[in-house]
Order: sequence, then C-alpha cells, then structure tokens
Amino acid sequence: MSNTVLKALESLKQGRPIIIADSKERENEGDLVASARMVTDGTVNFMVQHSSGVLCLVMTEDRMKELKLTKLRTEDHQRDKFMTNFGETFEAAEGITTGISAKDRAYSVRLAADPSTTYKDIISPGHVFTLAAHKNLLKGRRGHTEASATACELAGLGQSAVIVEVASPSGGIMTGNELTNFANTYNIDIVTIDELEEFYDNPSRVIKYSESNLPTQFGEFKISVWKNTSGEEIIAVAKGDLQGEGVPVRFHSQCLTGEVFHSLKCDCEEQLDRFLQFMQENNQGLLLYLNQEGRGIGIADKIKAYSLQDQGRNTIEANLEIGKPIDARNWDFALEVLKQYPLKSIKLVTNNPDKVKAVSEIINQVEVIHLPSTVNKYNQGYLETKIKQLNHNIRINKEKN
Ligand SMILES: Nc1nc2c(ncn2[C@@H]2O[C@H](COP(=O)(O)OP(=O)(O)OP(=O)(O)O)[C@@H](O)[C@H]2O)c(=O)[nH]1
Repeated sequence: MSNTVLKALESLKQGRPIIIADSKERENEGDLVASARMVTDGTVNFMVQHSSGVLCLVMTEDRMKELKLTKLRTEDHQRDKFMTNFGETFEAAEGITTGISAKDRAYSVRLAADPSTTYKDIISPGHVFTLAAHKNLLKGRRGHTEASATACELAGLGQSAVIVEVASPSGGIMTGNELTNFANTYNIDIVTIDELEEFYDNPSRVIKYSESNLPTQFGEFKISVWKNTSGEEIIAVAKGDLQGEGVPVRFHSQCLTGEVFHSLKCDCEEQLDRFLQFMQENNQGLLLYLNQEGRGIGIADKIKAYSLQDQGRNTIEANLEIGKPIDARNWDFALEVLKQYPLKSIKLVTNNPDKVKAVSEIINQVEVIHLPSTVNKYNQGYLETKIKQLNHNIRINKEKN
C-alpha cells in the first residue's frame, strides 16, 4: 500500500501527474493530479488533453483569501451533494497571452502556488478554476480537492494541487478498468483516497520500501530500506527473531572514509564490522545504518574539518571552526524506524551516551554493550577527544583482535 503512495509522491515532486481514485460509493472516478508548484507545461497539456479541459487549482481557504479570490458559495450550493468549494477563476496578470493555452495555464497555476505571489500578480476572472480544500482536509471532506491537497502536502509541496477529472474518449468520465488501463498506458501512479488517508494518519509515516537477503562475509542477513515522506532513507540490516530478549541493536552513522576507504583516522569501520559479527554470533540483531556522514555535517564539511585536524585541531574544534555543530545528528527518523520492529528488550551496542538516552525513551529494557576500538597513531587523538570531551565510553584495544 504505502509503497504506492511513496511512488506517487515522488512523481508529484518531479512535476508529473498521478491519479487519485475515489471509492465506488462516492464518485467512483479518478482525477489527474499534479503539484501546483512543480507542474510542468507538458503535464498541464497532458491533463487538458485527457479531461474536459476544466483545470482547477486547489488551495487552502487562507490562500484563496490572500489572493482575494472569493469562494462561490451560494444558497444553491446546498443542493450540490458533493459540496464542491469552487472559488473565482483567475490567471496571471502578466507573462501570458490569452491565458487558455496549456502553457499559459501552467504558468498561472505555478504563479498562484508560489508563496511569494500576491493578489496583485493575478487577475480574476481568468482561465483557471479554483477550489478551496477543507481546512481539516480528508477529515472535513472526502473529495478529490482534499485528497490532492493531502498528497501534495505529503510530498512536502504545500497544500496546492492542480486537478482535472479524467474524461473517457466515449464522452463520459473514466472509471474502473478503463481508468486502470489509462494509467498503465501512460505509466501513471494510481492511489486511492483511502490509501492517502491511511498514510497521512500514520503518525510515523515511515515505510519499509524494499527488502532482500544479504549474504556477507560475516553471515547472512536481511537488508531493507526504510523511507519517510521527505525522501530520506535508512538502511536496516537484520538477523533472526527480533521479538526475543536482549536483541542486539545498533544505530550506525555513515562514515565513507572509514567504511569505504578504510581510513585509520576513526573507529567507524571497526565498530560496524564488530557489530555485524556480534549479530552473527547472537543469531539475531538489528543494525540501522544512518545517512549521517561526518556526525551529520556531510562528507564535504567533514573533509574540511579533517584538514583542520591535520593542522592540529581536535574533532570538536575543527567542526566549530568551520561553523558546524559538534554533532548535527538527530535520532527522530531512526527512532520511528526502530518502533516498527517488535523489540521488547535490547542490547544497545554503542559507546555514545546520546544514543543510549534517545533509545531509552522508546524502549524500556536497554542494556548497553560497549565494543572496543583499536587505537593507532592516526586515531589516538580522535578517540581521546571522544572519551574525554564527548563522554564516549570507549574501551581501547591496543591491537585489533
Ligand atoms: N565531523 C566529523 N565526523 C567524524 C569524524 N570522525 C568520524 N566522524 C563521523 O562520526 C560518525 C560516527 O560517530 P562516532 O562518534 O564515531 O560514533 P557514534 O556513532 O557517535 O557512537 P558509537 O555508537 O559508539 O559508534 C560518522 O558519521 C563518521 O563519519 C571527524 O573527525 N569529524
């Protein structure tokens, strides 16, 4: 289910259309939906060609007010069983010709969806219809208007969408199999309003996107990729029964220099390898591999900090000198992923007190296991700084064993 939603959100981010289908009980129809901020001229052209041509910009009521577009609710409105919240039509005040072409409408839509646009930048009436989404979205009204605003919000693109109803060449509105075939022909993602709502209501909004076996030199594991709605990813490497007692768990921050190039400046690769070995020996465990290169500052700044460390600064001083925090990591996404596993009591493998504090907030039984780090002439200062200034509980090994 959620994979479908995530794929659709990805399409919206790229300015491509998706189809949102509603239930048989309601209209039983599909609307072509695109993000109003991201929509391309080509997408609007496609939407116009496969609809009756009535292209609507969905926005919040507040935005409609800001743009001084009046909602068209009248007494008559009560007789509309769908309670469609039409607003006045509009188009860009400048930068278009007649306003009706797909290109002109795409321009008008993008303009109105741009938060910096004011009512002075548009004129009304124009060639783009408008719809106000209910302020409680699908909780307030289960229409395509609210579903499209929900989808765009989930994609991180604000509650502004552009929508049309998909028309059948027969002259009717497309439903059922005809809609599915249309989506397949043009490779368009279809999501239902129910799927969107379920996804929106899930407080963690993280999903396991993919999973496979992973044989390694340490043993056989399962690798999965978790995603959140911001498009961030966490890699989970798991082994065995995770419901048992004392399951080994580790949050591991990415370290390209250590893990790919086997740098001797840090103990990251050793900690990773030791944990994979530990999972294998225990025949169970969960590693969450986090995209937090350089304690969250990224590889480019980590290397900048390294060059200062080459000149004698320690790892803390170097980060501060380049204007970065000592540690920019945040554990929220990792904790949400951790919550998806049926863990009761764990052995948290780390030397970092911050990780212990974070994990202990969501799991009651946390035993902490400290794995040793091997000292060498390049990482000695780094390990000492971590022990003395960052309170890491590192047991130093003189030689790797
Ligand atoms: N900015 C910066 N990042 C570093 C440096 N050395 C290693 N890292 C990064 O530090 C992260 C690992 O943090 P560590 O402090 O080694 O260990 P930890 O993850 O906090 O704790 P453990 O669970 O005990 O391993 C990885 O993202 C590495 O890329 C450094 O000198 N500067």
